[in-house]
Amino acid sequence: MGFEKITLEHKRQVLEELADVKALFASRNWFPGTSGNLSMRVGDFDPEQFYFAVTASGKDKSLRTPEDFLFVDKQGKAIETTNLKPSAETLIHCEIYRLTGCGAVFHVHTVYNNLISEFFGADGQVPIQGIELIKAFNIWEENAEIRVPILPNFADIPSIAELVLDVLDAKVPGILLRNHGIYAWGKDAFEAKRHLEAFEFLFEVMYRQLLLKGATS
Ligand SMILES: CSCCC(=O)C(=O)COP(=O)(O)O
Ligand SMILES: [Zn+2]
Repeated sequence: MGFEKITLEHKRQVLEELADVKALFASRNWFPGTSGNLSMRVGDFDPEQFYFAVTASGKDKSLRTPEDFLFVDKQGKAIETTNLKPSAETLIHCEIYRLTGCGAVFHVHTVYNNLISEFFGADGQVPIQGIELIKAFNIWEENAEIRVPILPNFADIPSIAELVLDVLDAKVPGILLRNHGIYAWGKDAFEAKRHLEAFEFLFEVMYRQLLLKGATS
C-alpha cells in the first residue's frame, strides 16, 4: 500500500500514541541529553515497502512540539517535504522492521542498560535466567534463560545496522549497543513498551545481583 493510501486518521493516531509514549519515557528520564529515538509503523507491513513515523534527530524529547516526528520509508528517507531530519539511528529501526515485521521500535539510553552492556560487552550477550519478568517476552517455561545480544557501538550507523541480522533472536525482542543503549520492539506500541520495561527491570536486577554477589564473596 502506498503512503498516500494510508488514512490521515491512522497517521494522526500513530503520532498521538508515539507522543504519549515519548512523554512517559521522558518522565522516567529515559532520554537524557536528547538521546533516544522512537518509531511506529503506519499501514501494513510489506518487506518491499513500508513506512513509519520516527522522532526527529537531536530534539529535546521531554518537550511536545509539532516538530517531534516525521514519516520515513523503508530506507529511512523522509516521504514528505520537511525541514526535519530523521533520527541519526533510523537505519537501525529500518533493519529491525525489515527483519521482524514489528509495529514499533523504541530506543533509550539508561544507566542500567549502559552498565550491563559494558559488563557483558566482551561476551556479546547478556545471559538472564530464572527471573519472573522474562514472561513479559511471552516465554512461560520454568527457569527460562534468554541471552540479550550486544552489538559494538560503531560511529557508523549503517555498520551497526548490517549486524542486526546476525544477532537477531526470534524469542528476544531487543538488542543492546555497547555503552550506548537498547533497542526493543513489539508488534505494536503496547508490546514494545512492555518489552522495553521488562529489559530495563531485568538489567537493574542483574546489576544489583552482581553488586550483592561482590559484597558477599
Ligand atoms: C545525544 S545522544 C547521541 C545520539 C544517540 O545515540 C541517540 O539516541 C539520539 O539520536 P537522534 O538522532 O535520534 O536524536
Ligand atoms: Zn542512541
